Amino acid sequence: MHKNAIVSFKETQNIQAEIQLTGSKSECNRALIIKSLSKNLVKVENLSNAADTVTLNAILSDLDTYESDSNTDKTVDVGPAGTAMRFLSAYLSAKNGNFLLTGTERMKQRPIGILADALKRIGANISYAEKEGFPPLNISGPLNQVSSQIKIKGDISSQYISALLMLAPTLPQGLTLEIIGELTSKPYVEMTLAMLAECGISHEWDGNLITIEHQEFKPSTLIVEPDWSAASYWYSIVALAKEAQISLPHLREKSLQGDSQIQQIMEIFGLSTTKTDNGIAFKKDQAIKKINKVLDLKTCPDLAQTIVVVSAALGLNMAFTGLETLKIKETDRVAALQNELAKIGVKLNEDNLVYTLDCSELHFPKKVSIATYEDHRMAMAFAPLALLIEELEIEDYNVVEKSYPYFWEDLKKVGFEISIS
Ligand SMILES: O=C(O)C1=C[C@@H](OP(=O)(O)O)[C@@H](O)[C@H](O)C1
Ligand SMILES: C=C(OP(=O)(O)O)C(=O)O
Repeated sequence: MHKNAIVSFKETQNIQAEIQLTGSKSECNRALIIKSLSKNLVKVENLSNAADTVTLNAILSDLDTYESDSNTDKTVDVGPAGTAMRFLSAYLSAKNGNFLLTGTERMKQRPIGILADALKRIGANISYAEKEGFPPLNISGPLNQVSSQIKIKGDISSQYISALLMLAPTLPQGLTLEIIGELTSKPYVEMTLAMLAECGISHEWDGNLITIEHQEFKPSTLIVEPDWSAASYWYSIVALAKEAQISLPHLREKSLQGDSQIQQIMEIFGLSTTKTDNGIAFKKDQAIKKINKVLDLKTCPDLAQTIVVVSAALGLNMAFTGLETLKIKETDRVAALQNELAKIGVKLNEDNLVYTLDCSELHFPKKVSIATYEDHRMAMAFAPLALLIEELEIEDYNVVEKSYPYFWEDLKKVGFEISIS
């Protein structure tokens, strides 16, 4: 049975705190794969306690011991971790052994055909254990490279491209990817290339062609920055609170994480971010800026729920694009947002891929229960509504562990009361 959290906040309190966020799971999961591919020449510092990172770390350590006994089939279960599923599909293709790569029931509905096909064209031996185009995958490695130039669709998930790019320098012929269609979540591909560069791996990116030659990793240390996606929930608290100032140590204004653009996006809601001695701080010190333009979230899909919920709670009828990929994440996030926003009278309407909020019937009932659909970001995006709703219930509160296990503990630090039922 899942447990729920009842979240409340005493209006009289001001919010002022320094919160130490855990490391970015995106950076960590790349760092772990790169470390392993480099045969431990690359070290990692500030590893995240996100469940997706803990899982990948455990899998990679376990695979180290498997190497000596490669005659047995090995089941590798990533649970709900999308990056682990996609990165390991490429990683295991090059590894000696027979693997069954699987995950949660939801993972089995998240497409992987584009990546599996690309890997097969490079020379990997992959088949679908259940449904064509979806996990689980049977992978028999190591691959024998037959091609170094492949086309790959860019508009479904950037994780397929990152997975291939990390493997590329280890392939005898290197790899050139020709990206077909618009590249979604582009900052995540840039993060992959930047982290590879820190480890001595060069690339060329010319138009829609990315090339990485066969190269050796150099001894280096990847220092993981705290998670900007997690920071977004603190921005949302400041946006909805009467008075609040939050500082987040070790976050960098210029980050490898595309979600650092929450700094600029939150200016719409009157927040300003400043650099501090050891990180950043933000507060609400300006009026809300009425913007008439549509906000495109294609480069920061993980911020979508945060921004949509804050806009709704402030009664701003904003319009958004770039939400297409939300349907294949931990849940169909568009449907989940529509269901849960309805509980405060807000509609999220779609017309030709433009999503518009209709807040004309916005109201805050005394008690609201939010379903989370096995999606950490549903829980964390809606939790700040406790500033406006007397008794806010967040169902299956533990779901936050995927990326931010101490979320509830951190909320308590600034005066939220959390009781578990
Ligand atoms: O590469 C990554 O670390 C990620 C890329 C994004 O996925 P898509 O590329 O599928 O949009 C993002 O939503 C996910 O949380 C993490
Ligand atoms: C989409 C996400 O993760 P993943 O795709 O790695 O499961 C996320 O953390 O919001």
